[in-house]
Amino acid sequence: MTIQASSDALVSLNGVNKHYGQLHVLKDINLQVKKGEVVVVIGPSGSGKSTLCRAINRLETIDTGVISIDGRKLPEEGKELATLRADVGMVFQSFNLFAHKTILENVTLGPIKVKKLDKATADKDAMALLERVGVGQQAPKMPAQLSGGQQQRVAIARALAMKPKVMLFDEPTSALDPEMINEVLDVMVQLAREGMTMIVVTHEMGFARKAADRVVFMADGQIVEDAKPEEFFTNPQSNRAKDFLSKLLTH
Ligand SMILES: Nc1ncnc2c1ncn2[C@@H]1O[C@H](COP(=O)(O)OP(=O)(O)OP(=O)(O)O)[C@@H](O)[C@H]1O
Repeated sequence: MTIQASSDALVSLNGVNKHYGQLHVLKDINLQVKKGEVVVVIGPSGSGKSTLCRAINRLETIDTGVISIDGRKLPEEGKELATLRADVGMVFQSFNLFAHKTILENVTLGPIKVKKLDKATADKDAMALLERVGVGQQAPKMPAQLSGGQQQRVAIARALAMKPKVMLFDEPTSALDPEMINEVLDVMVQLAREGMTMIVVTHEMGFARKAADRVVFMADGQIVEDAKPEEFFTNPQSNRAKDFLSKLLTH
């Protein structure tokens, strides 16, 4: 059987399976994300959400199935992984900025090395992005001088500097102090409103309600529900989703 990417999907996963040893961590995942869509992925710990993000960004190999970004299948023969990854901007839970580089250098590194931009252009673009996420004044500083919320906004600017087609967020606020969560979520809501295609793993249901076009609920390596937020939150179909939501509300 030939698996074809759905034509209007920017991100397309078809029949994706992944094992870690005996553990079947992604079970026949089918997920299509259109250009400009914001998909929030939620689910219990260990359900495979991070693995899904890492597979889309080729940080993990898959056993079977096809993942394509804008019609380019992963893995793609003869293409450098770095240029493939440039299509997918990723923001992780931990800030993982380069500790010994300035904020500006953190953002310009990828465009200079991978996109071969000259330094003056890369600096100008990076400054515009840092301003956009509200940390322009921090450009000459080192990462350790910034708060967690500021560092995470730099991580978003760094990902955007590669002009990705889709942004993946893997629990971008879960390592932040509570008062810093909104400053990062606000940047993400803004990005969503500007039409960025986004896949966001998060426990922040306020963000899902505000910005998501779809909520994908994963449990035990499977996509159990895929619905509009208003439908999912008011009328979850499965007992697993009902349990998950009631636990979230009691925490
Ligand atoms: N590198 C690895 N080697 C072996 N098992 C792994 C590896 N990475 C993840 N796992 C296991 O795969 C399963 C899915 O993990 P994953 O991190 O994708 O889940 P998750 O839904 O993102 O969880 P969380 O919400 O806790 O981050 C878990 O049982 C985890 O222990």
